[in-house]
Amino acid sequence: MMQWSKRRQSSWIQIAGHQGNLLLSEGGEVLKRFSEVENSCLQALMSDSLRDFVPQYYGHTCRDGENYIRLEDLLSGLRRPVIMDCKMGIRTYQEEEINKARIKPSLRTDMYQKMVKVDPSAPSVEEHSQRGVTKLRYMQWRDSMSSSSTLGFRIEGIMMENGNVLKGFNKTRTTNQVIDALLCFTKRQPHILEVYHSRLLALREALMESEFFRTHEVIGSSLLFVHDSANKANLWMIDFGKTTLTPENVHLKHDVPWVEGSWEDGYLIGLESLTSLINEAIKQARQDPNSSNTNTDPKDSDKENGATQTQSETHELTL
Ligand SMILES: Nc1ncnc2c1ncn2[C@@H]1O[C@H](COP(=O)(O)OP(=O)(O)OP(=O)(O)O)[C@@H](O)[C@H]1O
Ligand SMILES: O=P(O)(O)O[C@@H]1[C@H](O)[C@H](O)[C@@H](OP(=O)(O)O)[C@H](OP(=O)(O)O)[C@H]1O
Repeated sequence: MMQWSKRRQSSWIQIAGHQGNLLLSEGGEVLKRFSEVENSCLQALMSDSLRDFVPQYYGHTCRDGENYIRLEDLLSGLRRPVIMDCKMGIRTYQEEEINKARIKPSLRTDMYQKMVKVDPSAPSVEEHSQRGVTKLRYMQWRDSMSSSSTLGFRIEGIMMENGNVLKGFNKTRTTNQVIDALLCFTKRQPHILEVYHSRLLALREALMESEFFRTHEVIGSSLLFVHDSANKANLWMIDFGKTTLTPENVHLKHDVPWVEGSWEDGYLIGLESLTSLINEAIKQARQDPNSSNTNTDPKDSDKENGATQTQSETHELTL
């Protein structure tokens, strides 16, 4: 038990999102930097039909002068977990970002640099000369370069069981690229893919019944897929930092394209795409379990997807 606990702590990792936003805590909990918006969502979700698809919420706490939300550690008890973070929705920015860009456009040099790194020809002549882009421009470009705009979700990062992290699926956009990534993530194991498939179907049912989903615009939220060497597999909804209550007169469908002012997030478009691509991956895995077309070596898959790979860092996260 001692050894297990030691190993698990060093294999805990945050594969996406703002680095340093999450800390591993004791007692099977993680702490996430406090946000009023996310805290309210989690509170509401604890009595919603989506509860089983959300990490357990234990309230909030203060450590070293910082406020944190206390959440169930979804990696707790897993042996060499394999993780994938998929950001859901056809857009990952809130409508208020549009107003900010119109009323008070401020240029982001960091975002310009991230853009140039992926595609030096992406910024316009003006943006090159300013060496900056607005956040709206960057987020829209990110959504259109990846599969967000077309498929309604994108892969943010994957950690393989050896701790290698694949990041930067910025250009993973076509269905074939996504299926390859899914086959790589699951090492073509049909039974793992099947568990994910049935969980996605169950999630859809829970969403249909959910009061929370009916009344919230869900932006930038992820599905965290996790399986381990003991063949446990599950997925959860995480990250509600940009999920907001809609006005009473707004009735979201979640499965239609967004137009400005509609609040639509396209969450169900993403869920539908993911479900059907996992179904396709199951077919391919069953037909050809040892295919050499799909790279199970993250280094090769890395090249194909344009993703970057980093060795998992061992964070000293226990507070
Ligand atoms: N409850 C949890 N248990 C285990 N790992 C988690 C949990 N919540 C988040 N993580 C890890 O942390 C990562 C980032 O989480 P999250 O998306 O909530 O952070 P964020 O900083 O709000 O992200 P963003 O920058 O996209 O808004 C996830 O990809 C996952 O690896
Ligand atoms: O994934 P990338 O390409 O690194 O881009 C980041 C990503 O879109 C985050 O969702 C966003 O934070 P929010 O969701 O909180 O807006 C962040 O904005 P930020 O730099 O303003 O935090 C972006 O930099």
